[in-house]
Amino acid sequence: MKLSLFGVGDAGTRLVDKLLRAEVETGRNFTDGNVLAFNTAAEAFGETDALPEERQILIGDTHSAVNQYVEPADDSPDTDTASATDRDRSPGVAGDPELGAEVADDELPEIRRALDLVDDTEVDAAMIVAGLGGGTGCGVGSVLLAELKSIYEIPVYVLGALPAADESDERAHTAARAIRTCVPLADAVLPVDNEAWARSTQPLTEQYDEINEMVATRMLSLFAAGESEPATVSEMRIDPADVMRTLAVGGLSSVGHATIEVDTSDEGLFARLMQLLGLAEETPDTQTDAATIKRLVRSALNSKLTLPCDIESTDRVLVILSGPPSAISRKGFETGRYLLEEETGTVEVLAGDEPLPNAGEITATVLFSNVTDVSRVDKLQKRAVAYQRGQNDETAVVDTATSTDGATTISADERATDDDSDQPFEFHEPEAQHENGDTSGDTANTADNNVAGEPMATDDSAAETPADADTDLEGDDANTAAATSSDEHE
Ligand SMILES: Nc1nc2c(ncn2[C@@H]2O[C@H](COP(=O)(O)OP(=O)(O)OP(=O)(O)O)[C@@H](O)[C@H]2O)c(=O)[nH]1
Repeated sequence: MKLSLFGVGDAGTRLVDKLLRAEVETGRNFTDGNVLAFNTAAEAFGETDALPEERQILIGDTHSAVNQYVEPADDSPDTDTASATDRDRSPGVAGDPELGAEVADDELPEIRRALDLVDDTEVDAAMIVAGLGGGTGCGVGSVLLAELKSIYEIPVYVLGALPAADESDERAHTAARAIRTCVPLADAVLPVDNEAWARSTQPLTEQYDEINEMVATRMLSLFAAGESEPATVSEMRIDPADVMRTLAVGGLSSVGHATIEVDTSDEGLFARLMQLLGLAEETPDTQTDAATIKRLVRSALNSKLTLPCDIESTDRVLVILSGPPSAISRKGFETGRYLLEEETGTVEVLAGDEPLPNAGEITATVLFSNVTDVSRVDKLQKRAVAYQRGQNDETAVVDTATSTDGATTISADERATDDDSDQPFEFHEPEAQHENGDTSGDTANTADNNVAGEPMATDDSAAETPADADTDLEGDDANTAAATSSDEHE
């Protein structure tokens, strides 16, 4: 399928650049150049190779509260563990999502002008790519999401990196708010769990490139499948509508991926060709193919997912098999699909193949859509709530100290978060989604799909979006029918 990409912040810029490079390296073109990157600091633009300069949009550079680049002192600590003073010196919005949203709101005319560079009639869907714990990623990203949802009829997805456990509570809090904002508004959210993918022996910042490579491989296998010119006819060829139909259920999605080498020797290919032409008996080799594909699909199921989750909590599944057509028999295909039905307990399993005649390997990419049992997101949510409580306690102390009559004053925020400290994050209720078989995925921005049961900003007031999520983090409406948590699954 064709996808336009909108990188936001440093993570978004790097990831979009990586996706563009992967397009060139693999010859799979799925963006047709429909890309943009927005940032409040220019440094990450300098790291790009494939992202054209005219597609790099710097915003907020004239905003008085946005820091300009300051040469860091040699002994300055990592940004994520930095003190307020260090943060003051970080370029851009320096981790502040309210400021990010304010800047994006102020610069909506500039953002809209840049959006004219992207032809939404040429693509099947749009995808915002960001670090959800970033001030720019969350703040600017949420305003951009609201803007795209209000002007596009195509689905808008979010691909977002989640902060690792050793990043600051502030980043976790911002990411939890971003999820809370994005899930009801976006047509689907595909989080990438930095914690799961980073090795503890190395600083996370040194592993971004490797993680981004992993993300690019999976996103290309998923979204670029079917975009290359068909060298061979395949009745099982993946259809972009299948990807959109799988994602149309909304919520959080996760991707698994596995590869095996195939026998590309002349004899192996000849034997398979004869079978396909009906000139040789199917039995032993076809059986081997089926067993191989089953093993491959099982490996993809058991692989480290972009967002680790319980796959039995998924709502819809899609599997794409890419490789030499001679190595993917219909029997193998059906065996893989049956395995997925069994392992996930859902009958909504779509499947398609991407014939790659010269490939020496077969790849299985599995998309789990609307997964609801995600302990990582629960943990992030709890951490965010604890952080918010701490912030509110500090505010209360200040309020008490400054109160003229000596009475204890509790801030509105604290009152809002006083009751239910461990409320879970809410997910999409499958039945409330696009059960009409809508393959356009064009219904997520409706009241029905808003699991939080609260109106999302879709106009110029979008600067309020992350702040709204903030006051709501503890899920005052968690008792809605849509609420599902890992606790309920355990
Ligand atoms: N996977 C991945 N994660 C990243 C990358 N860069 C940053 N992150 C993560 O994304 C989150 C936000 O970081 P940034 O992208 O630097 O932040 P930003 O959106 O530019 O906004 P600021 O906080 O204002 O700098 C953090 O949790 C980072 O660990 C990247 O290249 N790849």
